[in-house]
Amino acid sequence: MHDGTGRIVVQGLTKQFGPVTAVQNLGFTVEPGTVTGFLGPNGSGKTTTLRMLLGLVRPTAGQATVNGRPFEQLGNPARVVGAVLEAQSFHPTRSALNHLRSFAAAIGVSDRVVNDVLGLVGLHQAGRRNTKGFSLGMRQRLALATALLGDPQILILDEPSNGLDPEGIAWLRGFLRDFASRGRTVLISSHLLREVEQTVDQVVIISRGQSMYHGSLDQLRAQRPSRVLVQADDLATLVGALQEAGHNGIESIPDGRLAVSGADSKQVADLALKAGVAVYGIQEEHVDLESLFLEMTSGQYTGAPGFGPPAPQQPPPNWGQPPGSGGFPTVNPYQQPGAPQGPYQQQGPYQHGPQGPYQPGPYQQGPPQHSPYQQPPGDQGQSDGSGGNH
Ligand SMILES: Nc1ncnc2c1ncn2[C@@H]1O[C@H](COP(=O)(O)OP(=O)(O)OP(=O)(O)O)[C@@H](O)[C@H]1O
Repeated sequence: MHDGTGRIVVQGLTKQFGPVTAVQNLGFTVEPGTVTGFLGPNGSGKTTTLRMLLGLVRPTAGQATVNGRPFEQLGNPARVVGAVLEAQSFHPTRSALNHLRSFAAAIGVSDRVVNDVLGLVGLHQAGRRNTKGFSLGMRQRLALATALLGDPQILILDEPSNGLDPEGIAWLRGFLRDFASRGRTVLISSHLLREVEQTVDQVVIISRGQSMYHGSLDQLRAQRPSRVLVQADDLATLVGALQEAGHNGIESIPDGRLAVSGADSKQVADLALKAGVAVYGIQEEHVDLESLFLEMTSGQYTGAPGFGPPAPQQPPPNWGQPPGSGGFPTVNPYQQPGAPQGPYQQQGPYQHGPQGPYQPGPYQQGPPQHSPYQQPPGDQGQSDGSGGNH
């Protein structure tokens, strides 16, 4: 049923292109009033998913709905969804204004709206120029203007920052935030978490067509608390003192130091002092989202395992490991600068449980502290990616 909410729901979505599983059992919801980042490395299935959402590719299994209906059942799709997929091509001898006017006529929108959207995307002065001479960034803006013609409730943009300069990226960020703040829905894809980090409310991270994470960036950060790395002369005594003080997230790391989660360096140093343990070095590590993203999506091309260090036996809590993927990550973000590179998966004597409380993770270490963003529906990705959704 057409529920008019602006909600996007993806359930069990799967697409097989012959032997290639582009998308596998994908599920997520995009709520109105939010900007959602759809993230994954090249070839992870982002565009295929967006094409299924827009009725351009028929799913092998599962479904994607907009306002509670498959896209092709929406009464006036241009009024519901504005979409830009991939790099846009425009009739080279047509001006931006004429391009927009032809799309506006197709969906019953007046020329006044054409001028409005041109102004909205900052192309007013270039309106009479032929698109032949447009830069990639100007093409992105014109594609966005095309998508906005129907005053849609939902924007779906595939890699919208491509070709934009820093000022353009900042402008886009503000535009999308404002769009969402009016209770509308934004879904943007990117292969760079950093690019969308300041724009999105939540992210859906995929790798090899499968969901790795769905939630807010804060929740993602919270899965990996900071930790302290400490080098001391009597580790056993220090472990005892830490445990007595309620610090149970302790493990030894390959270089002989202890890693203590959920504590800061002062707490650890004070406890060591009290226990009479000499501390030779202490360092705080903080979660780095980009590394975390890389860790979750690594192996897209490497066919892990068998490349890089051995994968852990089980994924970190709340992460969906791809069935039969053989695991991830192939990145070991714990490696210390200057330390020999290798399969540092062995655990020391202070681990908790078979894996210890830490899987190799995306921490950035602080300095050591001594002593302390369519075209008409077709199928199978045969379209050339030109034009807007009208
Ligand atoms: N029409 C098609 N026929 C065969 N394979 C396809 C087709 N479209 C996509 N694929 C394959 O499906 C997988 C996912 O591709 P997709 O374009 O969805 O990834 P993506 O995450 O959008 O990548 P990128 O960031 O590089 O645009 C890839 O292996 C790709 O080669």
